Amino acid sequence: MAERRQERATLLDGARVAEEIKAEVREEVARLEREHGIIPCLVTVLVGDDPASAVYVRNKVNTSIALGLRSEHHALPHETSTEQLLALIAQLNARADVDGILVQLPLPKGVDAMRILEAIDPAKDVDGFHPVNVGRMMLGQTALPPCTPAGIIELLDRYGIAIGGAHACVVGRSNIVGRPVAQLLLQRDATVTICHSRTRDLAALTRQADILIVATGRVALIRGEHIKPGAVVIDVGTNRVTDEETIRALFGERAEERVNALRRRGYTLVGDVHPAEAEKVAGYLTPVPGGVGPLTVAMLMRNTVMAARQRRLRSN
Ligand SMILES: Nc1nc(=O)c2c([nH]1)NC[C@@H]1CN(c3ccc(C(=O)N[C@@H](CCC(=O)O)C(=O)O)cc3)C=[N+]21
Ligand SMILES: [Mg+2]
Repeated sequence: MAERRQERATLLDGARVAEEIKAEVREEVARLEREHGIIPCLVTVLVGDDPASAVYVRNKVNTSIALGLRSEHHALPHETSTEQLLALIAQLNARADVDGILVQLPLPKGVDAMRILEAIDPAKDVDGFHPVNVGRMMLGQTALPPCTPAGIIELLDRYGIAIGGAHACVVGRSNIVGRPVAQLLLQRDATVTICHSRTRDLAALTRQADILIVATGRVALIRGEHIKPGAVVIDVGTNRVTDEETIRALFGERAEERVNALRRRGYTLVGDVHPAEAEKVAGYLTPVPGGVGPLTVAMLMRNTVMAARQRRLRSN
């Protein structure tokens, strides 16, 4: 008898997995305080007033507090100089009570972002962006992996999706998602293809993928024709869409809820994968919102606790 494919992809509930991870982190935080008198502290730094960045940072602050971490937030004006930021980071590096330092990206054009990231003590680099931590990750010795890539691996593991031997195709080569997630997948014995804006015949490569990870920031780059039937599709895009036309094209018969959200908030969040088309072809699919985004925050919390334990107790 011919194999019957399911009608629609199973949604991978990143928000639910993030709640599980956060519950584990909350317990670990309580244990650290009870047994060692340690309360891990995450410092967030936001430069300028980009509204999306403000939402993300507020989410990180609120989550820290909800899990029993200490949170300290620095909001700096758009005009802040590289030197002023370096001075703040030097202070935070020197403070024994600070476990994690997160400088929200993107930084304003006038700031030398690479100099800032390199100034953060690698032991407090909870984003995993410092060259030392990137290098350690390449060697498979990572203590503080970048949050979004680590969250994606965690999601696959918790859904029992096998990585070893799978063909994973990563679309996008950013330092914060594409390159590092390709590396983590390789360490787990996937065969990895990395595609980008100069790739010829993208669909020919993505269609071979058992696991397709998309992190480009381009709305609906990945259509049904890019996806192998039954594949696992991880959509890392978080794009704000403000026009009703686009939303109707992306969500088809399910557009109404999104259109209402748009009218309420002025935008709705969509990924890099065409949701209505992908649902008909993929076996598993992460939604946007409620997929990879919440996992990023959960892994940041886990990294902060790990940084506290390693730096203060010199153990894992
Ligand atoms: N130093 C630094 N570290 C980062 O990790 C970092 C950064 N800079 N700059 C920006 C990107 C983006 N990012 C997200 C985090 C959470 C959601 C998230 O929680 N999204 C929710 C929805 C949020 C909403 O409604 O807007 C979701 O997808 O369900 C999204 C995106 C972290 N980043
Ligand atoms: Mg991210």
